[in-house]
Parts: sequence; C-alpha cells; structure tokens
Amino acid sequence: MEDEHTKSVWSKEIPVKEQLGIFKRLMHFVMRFKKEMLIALIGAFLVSAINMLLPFGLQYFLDNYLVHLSVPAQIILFAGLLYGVGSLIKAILQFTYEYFFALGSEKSLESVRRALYKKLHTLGMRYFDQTPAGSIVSRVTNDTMTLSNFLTVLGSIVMSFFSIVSAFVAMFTSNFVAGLIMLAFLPIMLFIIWQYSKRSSRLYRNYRERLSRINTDLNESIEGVSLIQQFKQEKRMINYFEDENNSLMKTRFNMINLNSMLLSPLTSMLYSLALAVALMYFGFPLRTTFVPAGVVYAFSQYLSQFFNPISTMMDQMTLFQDGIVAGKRIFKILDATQYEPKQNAQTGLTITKGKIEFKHVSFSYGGKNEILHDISFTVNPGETLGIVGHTGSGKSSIINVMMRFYEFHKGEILIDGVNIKKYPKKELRKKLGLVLQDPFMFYGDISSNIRLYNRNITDKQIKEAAKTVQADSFIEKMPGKYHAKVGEGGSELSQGQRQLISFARTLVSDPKILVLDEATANVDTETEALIQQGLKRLRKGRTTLAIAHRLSTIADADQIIVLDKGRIVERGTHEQLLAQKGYYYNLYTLQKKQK
Ligand SMILES: Nc1ncnc2c1ncn2[C@@H]1O[C@H](COP(=O)(O)OP(=O)(O)OP(=O)(O)O)[C@@H](O)[C@H]1O
Repeated sequence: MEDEHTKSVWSKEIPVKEQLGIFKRLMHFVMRFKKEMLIALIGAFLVSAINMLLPFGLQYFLDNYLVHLSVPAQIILFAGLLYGVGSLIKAILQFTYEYFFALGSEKSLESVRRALYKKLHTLGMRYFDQTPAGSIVSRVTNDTMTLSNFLTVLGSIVMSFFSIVSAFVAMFTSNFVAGLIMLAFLPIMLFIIWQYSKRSSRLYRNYRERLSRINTDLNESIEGVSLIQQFKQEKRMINYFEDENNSLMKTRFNMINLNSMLLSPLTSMLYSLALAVALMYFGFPLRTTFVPAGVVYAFSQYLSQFFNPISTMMDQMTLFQDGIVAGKRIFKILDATQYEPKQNAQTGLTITKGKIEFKHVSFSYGGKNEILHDISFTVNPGETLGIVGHTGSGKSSIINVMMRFYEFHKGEILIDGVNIKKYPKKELRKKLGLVLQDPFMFYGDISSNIRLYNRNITDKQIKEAAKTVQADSFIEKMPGKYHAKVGEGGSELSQGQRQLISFARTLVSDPKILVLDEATANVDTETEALIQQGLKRLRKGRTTLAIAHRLSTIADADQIIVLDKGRIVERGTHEQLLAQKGYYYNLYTLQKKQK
C-alpha cells in the first residue's frame, strides 16, 4: 500500500544535491561488491572496443580487397573468420558483463534488504506507532525492486557511455573532419535529453502519485468491504475509483504521447540527418580526395552506436529517477532514530526471584502528554498484581514500560532490587513472559507456534505445556494434531484457541514474571472457564502483572491497583477495595449489573 509518506516524496522534486547524496549512498552498497562490478566494467569496456574494431576491420577489408574485382579466396575466408571470431569474443564479453553486473546488483539488493530488515529490528514501538505497516512492507519489497531497475539502468548508462565515447574516437580516427561535424550533433542531443527529462519526470511523478492513490483506494475498499456493504457505499466507491482510474489513464496517455513524440522518432530523425550530413560531406562534389566506401560504411555504424544508446538512455531516465526516490525512502528507514529502549548487555545479570518494584514512574509516548503519573507499587516473588481501570486509564501503558517497549524518563523500575535497564535484553525477554489479549500466530503449525523455533524445546515439553493449560484436548482433535497447519495470523483458530496456544507458548519458555493482558472478548463460558483455569496454572509460582477487564478474574490477586487518568487512585485486595466503596466498588457493581 502506498501512503501519505509516499505521496509527499512523489509530489516534491528532490533537489539535485540531495539526489547526488542518495546516489552516493546507493553506490556505497554497490561498492561492497567491487570485484563483480569491476569485472562487469572491464567487460563493458571491451565490448565497446570490439564494437569499434569490427566496423574498422570491415572497412579495411572493403577498401583494400573488396573494391578489387578479384579477391583471393583465402583472404575472404580469413576476413570472414576474423569477423566471426571477433563477434564470438564480443558475445562472450557481453555475457561476462551482463552476468557479473547482474550478480553485483543482486548482491547489492540483497544487502539493502538485509540492512533494512536488521534496522527494523532495532527500532522501538514508537517508530511503528508512527509508520504505517503497509509503507514499511512496501519499502522492503517494492522499493528494493525499484532499486533493481535502477541498477540495470546504471549498467546500461555505463555501457552507453563507453559506446558513445568509442563511437566518437572511431569517427575521429576514421575521418577527423567528419568526426568534428558529427560532434555538432552532441549539444542538440543533450538539449533534447534535457527537455525530455524535464517533461517526463513531471509526468512520471504525476503517474506514480495517481497510482499510489488507486492502491490506497483499493486497499481501503478491500479492508473495509463489510462496512462499505453495510452502509451502501458501493456506488460512491465505484465513482471515486472511476475518477482516479480515468486520471491515471490520462497521465499514462500523456507519457505515451511524449515518448512516441520525443523518444524514437526524434532520435532516429536526428540519426538520419547526421547520416545524410556525413554522406553529403563524403560525396561533396568539390572534394579533392576520394573517400573510400569502407569509411562510409564504418561511419554509418559508428553513428548508430552513438544514437542508439542515447535513445535507450532517454527511455530509461524515469527508471533512474524512480530508483533515486526509492533510495530516499529506503534511507528514511535506515536513518530512523526511534530505537528501542537500551539495555545493558555487559552486566550479565540474571533474574532469579521475580520481585517487581515501580518507584514514582511517569511516562509519555511522544515526550509531551504524560500518560502515567507517579506510579509506585511492589509485587513480591510469586504474587499477583491486578491492574484495573476504565478504558484509556493507562493499564496497557504500564505493561508497555514494564516490557521495555517504550522508554520512561521519570522514576525507576526494579526487578529483584536492580534497575530494569541494567539487565541484558536477552535476559529480560527470557524471564518476562507476555500474554496478549489477541495473541499473534505465525504461519506454520501448532507446535512451531508453541515452540517459536526454539530447538531446545522438545515435543514432549510442548505437549506437557499444552496439557497444563488445557489446550491439548482441542489440539488432539485437529487434523494433523500438533502439526496442524496455522495460516497467516491464525485466522482458522478461534480466539479462545489462540489464547490457549499462547499460554502454552509462554509456559514452555518458563518465565519468572508473567505480564498478562487478560482475554475477555467473544469466548463462550466453557472456553472462558478453560482460559481461567489455564491462567491459574500459568501463574503458579510466577510473579504476575495482570490487566483485568472482568474484575471477577482477579478477585484472588494479592494486590489490586485501580488506575484513573494515569494515576493510582486506589489499592488493596478485592475485599479491601470493595469495602472502600470507591472506584473499584463502582466498577464492580456496574459489571455485576451488566451480567
Ligand atoms: N502508542 C501510543 N502512542 C500514543 N498514545 C498512546 C499510545 N497507546 C496509548 N496511548 C494513549 O495513552 C492513554 C492510555 O492508554 P492505554 O492503552 O494505556 O489505556 P488502557 O487503560 O490500557 O485502555 P484499554 O482498557 O482501552 O486497553 C490513552 O489516552 C491513549 O490514547
């Protein structure tokens, strides 16, 4: 999906200086594969040299032998053989150039993709809050593909450059004055290229913008199909799409017009003109010296070696610009600075007991609006802390700072008496188990979703864990059992089943501390009972922070804190809080009435 980020990049022209900067950085990736690129460059150079030599050889043969009526058969044979060998060497060199260039380009692209993916894993939640997932996917896939075109164009530009230079060298060697006359066509060509590039880049930007709008529309109408049908929005959507589609076609049409006017016809007209001028010069009646036919032949070859690459280059100019834009968007990710909160990897500290202390913790997502204010509590090893409060009161935010998804700037969080920031990330992730309301399922099977590709976990352990959290019975009923396929996002599993699998997943990783966002929605009473039992078993012997939407589920918690607008407004056990007849009491009675 294209997005606002995309649009802003397309609608603005990138200043030349910035384009050069992007180009240099892209070349940095390419230069990692110097060996391949150097071989390709030598290949391209030699191909151009042969392109220059072959007509030269033919010119020599024409002027020295073919003009005479009787040419010895050996000479003809030798000339034919020489030309054949030359063409064969050219083909081999062409292959070498293309092969090594493709190899270098693909390796460069692979390294760009790797760098992007690696970078994404260093970025914090803040980055993902601000960047639409669709745009990230499009950066890693589409934009790197666009870079592939860009590199192909780059190769063709190098090749064209060699071809143009060698054509000129050959023309000057063959006939200096004619070469000079042909040089006059160069500024004309450059002028046409300049004019073409100005117009085509504007049209191309326009085209991409419209295409991106169509993509966004399409995406919206697929994702929101139920809403569209429910509110009878089909007609409006179709009309809107038609308008966009029409504009796209018009822009595309303008592009085709420009290309069909400027691209081939103009260059081939100029080529014919140049050829005519050359022929006129060679056949000029007042000439005192005779110009041999071979020279005329070679000249016509050199002229086509000059004009053809120019029209190819013009044709590919938009792809080149496309590559620069793709590069800009890729570097935007590589330069992002919203890193995940830092942990100290050197300390080697381990979490053994699981005591949690929040001391005057305050937190904001963007650094402006404080969401959590002065939060303090202690949870002793093995105890459960229930967190309750209205929607938006800050429950998930407490989990977010506890899990180190976001950095907090005021106060302290201690685990086993040590500042949470001092634990290596690996230790933290190992000892803190997070169970979310709607757990994510990976593409694969049930067992890989429980094991999460940790090879140290045996099948037996998986089954034990599933049994403990009561997931085993439904897994055993599935076709394929523990190897039953799980599609993208686990859509063919019910929410309750996904919950139970995620419990098993957490149980096999055996964390010291559990962080739970309690599941409530859309499960039947039977599954609810299963989930509650599973949770109870999961919590056993572990320190637990649990967000509870249904208060009955944490009635047995050792301590409950009640949040309101990011502050703790009440704390105590279920009974103590009910007796206070405050927020908790009100929430509890409200929920009872709703039942
Ligand atoms: N990623 C985020 N970026 C910016 N603000 C956020 C983000 N997540 C939550 N908030 C804001 O922080 C406040 C607290 O949200 P939080 O999700 O912690 O509430 P909650 O109590 O868990 O709500 P719920 O019960 O609906 O899940 C809300 O005002 C919300 O708009």
